[in-house]
Amino acid sequence: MALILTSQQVKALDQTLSEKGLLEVTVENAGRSVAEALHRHFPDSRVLVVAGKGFNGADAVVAARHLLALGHEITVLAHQEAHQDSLKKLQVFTKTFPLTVDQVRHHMAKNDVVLEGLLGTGFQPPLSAEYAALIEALNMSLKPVVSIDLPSGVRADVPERPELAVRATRTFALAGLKPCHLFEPASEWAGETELLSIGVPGQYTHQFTSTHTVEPSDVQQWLPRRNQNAHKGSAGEVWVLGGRSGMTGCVALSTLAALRTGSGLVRHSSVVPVEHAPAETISHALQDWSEVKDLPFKGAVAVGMGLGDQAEDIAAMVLEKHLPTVVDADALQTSLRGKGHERTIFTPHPGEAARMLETDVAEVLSDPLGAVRTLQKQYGGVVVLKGGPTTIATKQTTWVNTSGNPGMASAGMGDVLAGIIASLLGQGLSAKHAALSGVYLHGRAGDLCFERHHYGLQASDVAHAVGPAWHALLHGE
Ligand SMILES: NC(=O)C1=CN([C@@H]2O[C@H](COP(=O)(O)OP(=O)(O)OC[C@H]3O[C@@H](n4cnc5c(N)ncnc54)[C@H](OP(=O)(O)O)[C@@H]3O)[C@@H](O)[C@H]2O)[C@H](O)CC1
Ligand SMILES: [K+]
Repeated sequence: MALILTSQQVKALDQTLSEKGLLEVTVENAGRSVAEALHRHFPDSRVLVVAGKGFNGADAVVAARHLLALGHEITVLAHQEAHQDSLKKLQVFTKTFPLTVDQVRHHMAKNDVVLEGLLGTGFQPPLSAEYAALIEALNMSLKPVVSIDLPSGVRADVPERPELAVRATRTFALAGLKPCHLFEPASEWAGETELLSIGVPGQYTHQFTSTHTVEPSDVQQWLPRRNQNAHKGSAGEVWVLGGRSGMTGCVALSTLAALRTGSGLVRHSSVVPVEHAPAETISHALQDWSEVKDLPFKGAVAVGMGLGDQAEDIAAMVLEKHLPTVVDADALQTSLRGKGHERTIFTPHPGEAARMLETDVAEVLSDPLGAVRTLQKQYGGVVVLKGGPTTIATKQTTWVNTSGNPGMASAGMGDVLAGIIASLLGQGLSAKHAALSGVYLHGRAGDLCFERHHYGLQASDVAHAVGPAWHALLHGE
């Protein structure tokens, strides 16, 4: 499981490691892990190592010593205030040069790859003129640039576009991923990100963060399993409430997705005829939305998709019944604050999240992890904040999902997700497991479709690909 750490949490972790006498060995581990990873990607390369004055620079200096041991030719440019103990250990084996723009330019041409440890989680903007000039020089490199922990100039916790930062080919994140590795646009500066273990004992890291990635191996454990004698009555039910004139496709997509995720029975209700709903679904037509309160619900409910103005009232009515419920789209309104219970899942996209938080979309996107946590606190239940990537919050924990792709930015994709999650709820999963497994499967199905349809993939393609994605997950494909 990949942990996600903020710069404050790294600072607190460093403090603990220092108190336990483990900081020095952790920096040694970090440097060795970086050297071994670089060696894997660029065997036999000549490496220019650039070391700043903080611990990010210390990692670079330690990495240089291990690169030497692995047989690499190296050139080290170290800041005059670089970590002295590490530097002394290195200077036993090789000469180092002062860190200046001229030296960077001169040595860059003679090496095959640049390893930069100028700034990591300790960076506080604005950049000094000295570091800005060094970063500009590094960005002129025609050779691959590898960043230690994060590209220098990027703020670890802030997904926003950095003013000036190293454009890395590859980034070795240390101990945990940082928000800047996961969220655009900052993540674009990191190139390919790889998380390296630096041997920090789990009890210390877990003490500081309860945010991590959704792991396929966990999803595999959570997904429902069937006996040989399963029948439609034992495979879970879903009831979709949504649609209005001209907006019935949402219901068709949600019901399709629920069927494709394995629900034994899928029903839908609306005040208008739902065209194109799969033949396998059952329609309970309504004269008026107030009839919802008398519907004989079984299994899980998904409410809100294409429903229009009355969605929040209908959702409130359903929430009072304490059924496993997905609240989506038009139902995601401020009147539902505090109404989520342990079997509720709210599924806003950033626009809906902004409405629920009474803020703007830019604010949500500037801190998706903070936004999903605040939504959970205000609304209760489980919150799925859709995006690239989607974040999920329960009362205790926050997750980031890494399956999925930009081809999924198209109409109806949210309706499909709501149908998948509702189906898993109806098959007996808890809200937490249904939300996490549903989000993961949706993304994984999208990834299968992307191979075939690229940006032309449609929401219904994703619904049809849930089975193959599930199968691939179980069979390690
Ligand atoms: N627990 C872990 O995950 C470990 C991570 N490690 C590595 O340590 C860095 C964080 O190290 P830290 O020393 O806290 O910070 P940095 O190296 O990122 O940067 C601090 C130095 O940079 C200078 N600085 C800060 N902002 C600016 C700026 N705007 N312009 C110029 N210089 C700046 C700052 O100088 P000051 O003069 O401001 O003090 C610092 O000298 C983490 O990213 C990992 O790489 C460890 O290996 C151990 C465990
Ligand atoms: K760096």
